[in-house]
Amino acid sequence: MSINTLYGPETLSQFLAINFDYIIVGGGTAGLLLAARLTENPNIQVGVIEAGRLKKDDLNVDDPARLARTLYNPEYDWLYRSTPQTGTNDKVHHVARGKLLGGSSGINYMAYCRPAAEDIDLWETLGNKGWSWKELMPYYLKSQSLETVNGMKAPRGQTLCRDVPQSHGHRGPILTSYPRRRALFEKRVIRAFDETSNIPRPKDPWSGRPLGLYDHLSTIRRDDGATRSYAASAFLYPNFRRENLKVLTEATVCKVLLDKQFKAEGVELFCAGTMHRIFASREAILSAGPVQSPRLLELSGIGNPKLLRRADIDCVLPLSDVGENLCEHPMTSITYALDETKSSRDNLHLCQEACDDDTSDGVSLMAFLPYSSLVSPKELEETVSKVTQSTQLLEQERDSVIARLRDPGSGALQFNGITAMVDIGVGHADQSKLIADTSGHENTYYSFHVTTTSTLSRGSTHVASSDPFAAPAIDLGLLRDPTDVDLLCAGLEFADKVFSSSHVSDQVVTRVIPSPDVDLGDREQGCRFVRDWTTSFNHLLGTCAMGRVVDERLRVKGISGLRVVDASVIPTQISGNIMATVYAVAEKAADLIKEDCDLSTEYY
Ligand SMILES: Cc1cc2nc3c(=O)[nH]c(=O)nc-3n(C[C@H](O)[C@H](O)[C@H](O)COP(=O)(O)OP(=O)(O)OC[C@H]3O[C@@H](n4cnc5c(N)ncnc54)[C@H](O)[C@@H]3O)c2cc1C
Repeated sequence: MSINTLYGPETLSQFLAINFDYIIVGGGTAGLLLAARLTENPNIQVGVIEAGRLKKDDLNVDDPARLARTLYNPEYDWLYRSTPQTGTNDKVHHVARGKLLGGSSGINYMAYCRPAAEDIDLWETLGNKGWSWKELMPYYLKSQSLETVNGMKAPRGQTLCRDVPQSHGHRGPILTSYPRRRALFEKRVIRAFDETSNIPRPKDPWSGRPLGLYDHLSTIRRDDGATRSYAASAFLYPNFRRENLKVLTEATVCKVLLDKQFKAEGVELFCAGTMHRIFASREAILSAGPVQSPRLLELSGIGNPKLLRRADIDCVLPLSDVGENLCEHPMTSITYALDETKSSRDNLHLCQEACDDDTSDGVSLMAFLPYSSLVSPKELEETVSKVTQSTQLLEQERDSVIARLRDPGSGALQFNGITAMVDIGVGHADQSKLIADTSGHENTYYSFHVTTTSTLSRGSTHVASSDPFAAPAIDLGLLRDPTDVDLLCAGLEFADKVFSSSHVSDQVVTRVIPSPDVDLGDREQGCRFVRDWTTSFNHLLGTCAMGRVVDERLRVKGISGLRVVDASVIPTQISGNIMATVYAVAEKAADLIKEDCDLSTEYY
């Protein structure tokens, strides 16, 4: 491989000798996109520092069917653990985070989803000028390409709604595609889902109105088999020859270096057994993700003085929202055993033992449903009244949640259909086991993941000590707010009705999870199950929130020359899987940085 971009520990001294304009901390989802966009200008020198390794041509990353091998594996995953979560009966959850070039986009489930327009518009309502759906939409398009294979976007007659070409990117580096096949049984599930929900197909779920049932897009390249498309393959490998882009791997940044005028000068990093310092003439940019970016601010003395004192860190700048406002989607599931003789054996093959055969088409259905369509008017108003008492949200956030719950046109619950058994009982502690190995079972299985879109619970992530290698204290806040439990119960009751439909019932042997004796129509029983069977959907965000920790140009408040660009700046919970939004935020950030440093006029 002929590259001049990459530096491992063996060439550290050369990396340290370069005069960088920008240092990007973290070569992950946002960090590599940013590095690629900034180095489009050959006069700008960018250095990326990544704690993980280069995993080019690594089958566990590239082959979607092998992704479970990357989870709970220190070669790819930071292996964080949550604090005990009172909302889930004191369980400690595995908090998976990618530790490789590409970051979490290199180990994630590859669901490409866009939120509702009102989710993004709320950012602007909160005072973040320039961050509305209309202004962010071009950046979703810029990073994405909707892939066609043999001239088709999906096998003929297979997509559930027609694509609107202008709602997709066609030249972006991240390739997205539809599943190439559908399990026979799933065709019946679609009919049952439609009949039970009575919600028409979305006209265009990609333009800010994701309501109803539609096909799941994945960040998978399918022109030659199935290969993960992620930040490293899209933004780094094609740019390996750029002279002005250097990447140092296996190097952990431990703090930001600040001068007496509160300007970021560079960073301190640990590599090849010792500490080093490196300086940036323009800016240091934290793209270390929603756990590590706030952690690096705290290790540098920026945060809540009380918490810093407890960790034995001198406070340089009080900024009490650092590490707070952690938003996460709580995920529960329901599983049915199917009659093998009547349904085709379509397993997801995500489990470690059974993943070698083929395919990556196990998750093909995505749906958002309004809460008001799932509960009685009385239950809706009871839930709304609980939301009004919620103390963790800003007033505008609370109002937007209430509006969503009442709006028959807004999705409050997300459903994903999976041809596999989801085992949260084991998987909450080790996500490589989330999809159960059912090879050798008599039956096949079908599950729905159920999650909320506007989670009310909030958590936090903070340093536990001044040791940069000590594990952070991550409180996911799972089900802290009882409203989140109510919503999940309503979602499970709906899914159960889908499976009682005559379209599928002749193939259903039994409900396996929860056991058939749990009455999901009874809220008390439903709530008990939800608290026992809910885990993280891996969508952590909000811990360096725009408006609170960074301004609308993503500059850390009170410090010059320091930005945060990753999932942590997203200020409020958004609907659905968040990766597409992380890419869009990073695309916009690249333009903001170019504008601020007048890069556009220097080169373009
Ligand atoms: C298991 C899993 C499944 C998911 N599934 C989906 C999905 O299907 N669809 C979806 O939309 N979203 C999904 N997500 C969420 C999505 O992948 C993430 O939200 C997104 O990738 C986060 O991007 P980021 O840039 O904020 O952080 P990351 O991509 O995690 O990047 C952070 C980078 O910084 C590096 N780093 C951290 N600390 C340091 C340090 N001190 N020094 C140097 N480097 C450092 C890390 O190693 C990493 O490479 C999933 C996430 C996970 C973990």
